[in-house]
Amino acid sequence: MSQSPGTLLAALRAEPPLVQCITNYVAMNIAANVLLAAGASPAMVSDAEEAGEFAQIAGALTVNIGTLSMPFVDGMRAAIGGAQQAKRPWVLDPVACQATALRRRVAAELVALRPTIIRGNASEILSLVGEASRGQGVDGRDAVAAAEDGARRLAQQTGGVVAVTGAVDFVTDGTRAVRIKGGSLWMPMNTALGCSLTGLCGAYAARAADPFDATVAALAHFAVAGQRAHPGAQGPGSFAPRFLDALHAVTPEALDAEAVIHSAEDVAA
Ligand SMILES: Nc1ncnc2c1ncn2[C@@H]1O[C@H](COP(=O)(O)OP(=O)(O)O)[C@@H](O)[C@H]1O
Ligand SMILES: Cc1ncsc1CCOP(=O)(O)O
Ligand SMILES: [Mg+2]
Repeated sequence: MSQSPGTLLAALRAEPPLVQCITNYVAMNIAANVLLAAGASPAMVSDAEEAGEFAQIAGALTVNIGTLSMPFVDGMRAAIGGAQQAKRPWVLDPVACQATALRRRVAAELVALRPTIIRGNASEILSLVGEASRGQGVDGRDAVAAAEDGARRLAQQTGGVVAVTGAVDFVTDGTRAVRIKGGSLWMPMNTALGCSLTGLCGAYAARAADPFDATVAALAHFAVAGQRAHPGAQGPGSFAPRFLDALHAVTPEALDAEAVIHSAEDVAA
């Protein structure tokens, strides 16, 4: 039986999960604040000497290639090994994986390690499945709908969950699929919100029986908080603090009441 976003938010807040985030320099502070506001306990731990050990005490691991360098890659390999040994969920954010040979190579290596969840924008997901991507650096330039079939194939290939985010988000495990509406136009103009959402997927995965439910809950939490923060904001700057406050203020009951989640099993967008 599936667990609703509100049920999972209540579980997360009752026992804040420790989430190990190997993320980029841009996202470190923003993602940590997002996780704290939502109700989780982030730790940015990436050095290869300790990352594997830390992954065994964390509830979940998230791996993000945003500011890629070889020391980061060594830390990712160690951490993923630790998470797999401890049977912890881990989440991949393939930031700008279409952009360079190094990113394509590292992203392919990480996908082959079968992440529990992959979360990216449409341009990144298209690149992961070998399709033409119009991504410009870290910014997605493709419609979510264009990446839905690829996301289904990718989920079947990894045995995990794939989330494609954008104006309307899409989540699939290769069999089930949903679309999630909400958010705000100011969200893509706030750097590292996608990276922060990847961290939140990890937080929910640490508390959920099913990574599909965890991913839907994390994306719904963002969608509801973004929608609530939008009306009082004049632009991306004033949106940011309102969004953090909204992540914190949303209750489990409100999350279930306000989340707009539709089945996408065989209906076009
Ligand atoms: N046009 C939009 N309208 C509403 N929400 C959006 C829009 N674009 C992105 N979002 C939201 O912003 C968050 C980050 O997604 P996205 O911008 O796709 O990630 P990334 O920053 O990795 O490219 C998600 O919660 C997504 O739903
Ligand atoms: C701007 C930038 N450059 C390298 S990583 C990064 C942050 C990307 O964050 P997001 O993918 O969440 O927009
Ligand atoms: Mg991103």
